[in-house]
Amino acid sequence: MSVLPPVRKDRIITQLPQCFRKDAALHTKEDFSNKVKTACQEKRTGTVGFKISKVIVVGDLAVGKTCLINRFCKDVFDKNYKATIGVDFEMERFEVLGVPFSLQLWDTAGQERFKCIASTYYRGAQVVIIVFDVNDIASLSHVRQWLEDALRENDPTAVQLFLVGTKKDMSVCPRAAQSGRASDQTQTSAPPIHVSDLHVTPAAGENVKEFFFRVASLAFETNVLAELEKSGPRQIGDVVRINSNSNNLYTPSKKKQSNCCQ
Ligand SMILES: Nc1nc2c(ncn2[C@@H]2O[C@H](COP(=O)(O)OP(=O)(O)OP(=O)(O)O)[C@@H](O)[C@H]2O)c(=O)[nH]1
Repeated sequence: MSVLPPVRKDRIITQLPQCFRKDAALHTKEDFSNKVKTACQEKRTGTVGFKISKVIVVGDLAVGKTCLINRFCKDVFDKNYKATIGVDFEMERFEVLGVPFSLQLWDTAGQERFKCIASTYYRGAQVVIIVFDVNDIASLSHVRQWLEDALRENDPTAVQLFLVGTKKDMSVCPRAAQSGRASDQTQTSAPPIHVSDLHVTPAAGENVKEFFFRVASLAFETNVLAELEKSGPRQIGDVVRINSNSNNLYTPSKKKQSNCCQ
């Protein structure tokens, strides 16, 4: 039996990290929903604590996908380019609002010749992160294609999308690098796309941790909400009363319903 590694102290999330720019992101949630916070406090998160959410990281070759993941998972940066062949993955364990939660981060190949191997691993993703290089307009214009490829293998209404611009340190036009507007063209009608959620610099580690914390938090929230939906419409504040004589379980809301029928 394999045992999961313990959650590291620097992977504990107690608040929802903010998006990069509100005017550049479709998903601008500022806090965990009360429903989720209460469920976590009352330990009603079902199987979420045992779940591993799959995250795929896609984008053109050499935009910095591997560096982004390695900066977060291993806190290293390699300035030499080594193409990813097919795929690679890392596991990251978090604790969100006191509940363990894991992400499996899939680093995929951007090179055309390895793309067909990589795309076989797209299926089952809860999160898709599309990466572009802020200094390379072509890598941004290819985002739509990456999006289509990733969504073809997944349920577009269920997937959470993030768009990340990398190599901010190399930007010759700081204003362009800071503006999320350039990436508006990646908007689609189906799922909520996080329009240029972040500009990161894996080389310096800038914004990298904040970005993955936001990814983990939003994926966690989605899982908890799904779990609550599965477990039924129990109202917060309902008191479960036990009639010790008859073994009957009933709640005040059920009682009210039966009164109405009388
Ligand atoms: N200056 C700078 N260089 C970066 C940054 N991030 C990545 N790089 C460089 O960009 C090159 C490509 O990075 P990778 O992470 O290997 O790119 P990739 O997207 O994984 O490439 P594929 O595996 O071919 O898809 C490497 O030489 C990195 O050192 C950054 O923030 N700043």
